Amino acid sequence: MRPFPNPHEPWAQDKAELHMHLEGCLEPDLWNKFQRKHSYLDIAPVTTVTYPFTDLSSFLAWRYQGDRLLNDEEDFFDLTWRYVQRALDNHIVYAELFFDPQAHTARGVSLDTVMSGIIRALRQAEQRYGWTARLIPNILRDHPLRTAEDDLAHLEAYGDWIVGVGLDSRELPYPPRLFRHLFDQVRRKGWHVVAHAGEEGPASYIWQALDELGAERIDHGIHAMDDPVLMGRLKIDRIPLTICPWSNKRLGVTTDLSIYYKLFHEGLVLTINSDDPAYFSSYLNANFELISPYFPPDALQQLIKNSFVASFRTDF
Ligand code: HPA
Ligand SMILES: [Zn+2]
Repeated sequence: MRPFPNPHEPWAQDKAELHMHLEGCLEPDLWNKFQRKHSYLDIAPVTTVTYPFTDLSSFLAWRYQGDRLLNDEEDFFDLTWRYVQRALDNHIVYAELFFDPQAHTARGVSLDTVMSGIIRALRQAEQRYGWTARLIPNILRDHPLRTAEDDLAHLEAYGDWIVGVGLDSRELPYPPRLFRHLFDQVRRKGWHVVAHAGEEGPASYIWQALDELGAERIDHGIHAMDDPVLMGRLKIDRIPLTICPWSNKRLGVTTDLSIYYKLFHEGLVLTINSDDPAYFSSYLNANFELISPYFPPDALQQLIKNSFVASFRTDF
């Protein structure tokens, strides 16, 4: 972070964040704390330099190992509270936060444990700082569909906290079309729909997320560049892409950091986000810093405005 932020620079301005996985906030000290607390013998302590991933699959294998360290209500509170602190540091005033219910229920951790820890932290943030967030549970593509249905049924009890449902985990070989029936139910429940697509999967996965799931935002969506007709669709329908520059760099999704400005310049609605910030050692402002050499100042301002416009809050 720059030592004397100019209030007109993005890192010192109020922003919303729309693509951030709560499990991705497991910073090394929390990892080690939970590893000791729950006496895991098969998971080693970490330092930031021990993260060996190079692509989405190797990253997810590592992150799902970290997810196993989260077991009781307090763990989920600590994790969420860590994000609240980082959000305040990064001038994030509102967030729509992802979490992966099946990553926990599949291990026998109840959804009520997960939700009560997360919600206790969000309530405390609201009371102490007036800081607000809402939740977007993500369906894991590589878990059984039946478990997704069970978890979504259970989540109806937490309706006020939940603004939408998303789709994440390894894209290949799980095209969005496989989840069509599930997302029909999601829309019937009145929840918004988002989906990770076009990060490692092809442009056709973005088409399917839009046309078969009814996705209102696309998470990542980088491979839209490969399909000019899709670019036109995203532009005309003003479908936001939630872009995560540090994640893309660390996972080898792109080595060319100028692509974001090209997408922006084509007229797409882009937002900047941190994805799994503890694993990429980069919260939101670091992502703005990474791309800022490629964007003129007025375009950076537009990215900040987009973060609010693309959110599911109706009062921005
Ligand atoms: O970037 C991602 N893509 C897919 N699944 C994920 N789960 C956490 N981060 C990601
Ligand atoms: Zn993500």
